[in-house]
Amino acid sequence: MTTSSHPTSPMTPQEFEQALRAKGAFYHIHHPYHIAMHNGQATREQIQGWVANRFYYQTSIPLKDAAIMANCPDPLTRRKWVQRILDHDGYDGSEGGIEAWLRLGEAVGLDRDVLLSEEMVLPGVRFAVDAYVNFARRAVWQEAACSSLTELFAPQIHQARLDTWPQHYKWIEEEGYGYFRSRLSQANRDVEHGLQLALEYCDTVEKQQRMLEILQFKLDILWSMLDSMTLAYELNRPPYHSVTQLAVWHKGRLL
Ligand SMILES: O=C(O)c1cc(C(=O)O)c2c(n1)C(=O)C(=O)c1cc(C(=O)O)[nH]c1-2
Repeated sequence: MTTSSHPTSPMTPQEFEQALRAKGAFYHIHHPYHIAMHNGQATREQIQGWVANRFYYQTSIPLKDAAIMANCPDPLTRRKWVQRILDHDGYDGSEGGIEAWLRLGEAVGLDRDVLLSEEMVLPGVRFAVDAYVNFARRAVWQEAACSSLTELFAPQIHQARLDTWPQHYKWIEEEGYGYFRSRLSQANRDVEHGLQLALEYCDTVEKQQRMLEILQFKLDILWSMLDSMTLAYELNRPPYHSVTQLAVWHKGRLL
């Protein structure tokens, strides 16, 4: 196995790419919450909870990408990377992913103000997403850039939603699916750039092992978000459930 505990020489780029791709075994597509959504077993409340909580990830992605750019001295990389921010924030002639996600919210019956207020964002989701943004602020820019490589596995997950949700959830309005559709090509383009950076940068055993750890950290973030949603919307154990029915947790971005 190429990722054995103490390798003495670096993997070839092909082997390293394979090791990165093998991490797909831990993608959140395999999380029970996600499997339930895929199989048509999620309730309206569980879908709404997922959409409202994932909105925090969506709005944090441009902050994360801006942090990477802020640490990157290479103009050519920044020129490419800035497209990720535009993908989400939009530009003249393109509404952007955040707006598309707000439409998804409306399509599942959530007013856009509910998403924008972040009132449904669970603390565990917030902490997980914030960990991603903070990592991007602190890390060497190549490491932060390559932490986006969970996107290797994202086109499959978006396609699976497009293939199955309309059949399972007839109550979701069709306009809601625009986000998933637009990410199919955007994620592939991101991955091409991210992978190229990873294969060039990780030219030692240490860097390769560290990058695999970083990818695992990112997988942990996505998985932990769904763990929080499982507690709140499946097991009916939102934070402070033993004390109050009220959502008393803090809602600010400032901590
Ligand atoms: O719906 C998903 O399961 C999913 C996962 C991920 C991911 O793997 O991080 C991203 C997205 N979607 C996505 O839409 C997106 O724009 C995105 C950007 C990034 C990133 O790390 O920069 N990940 C993801």
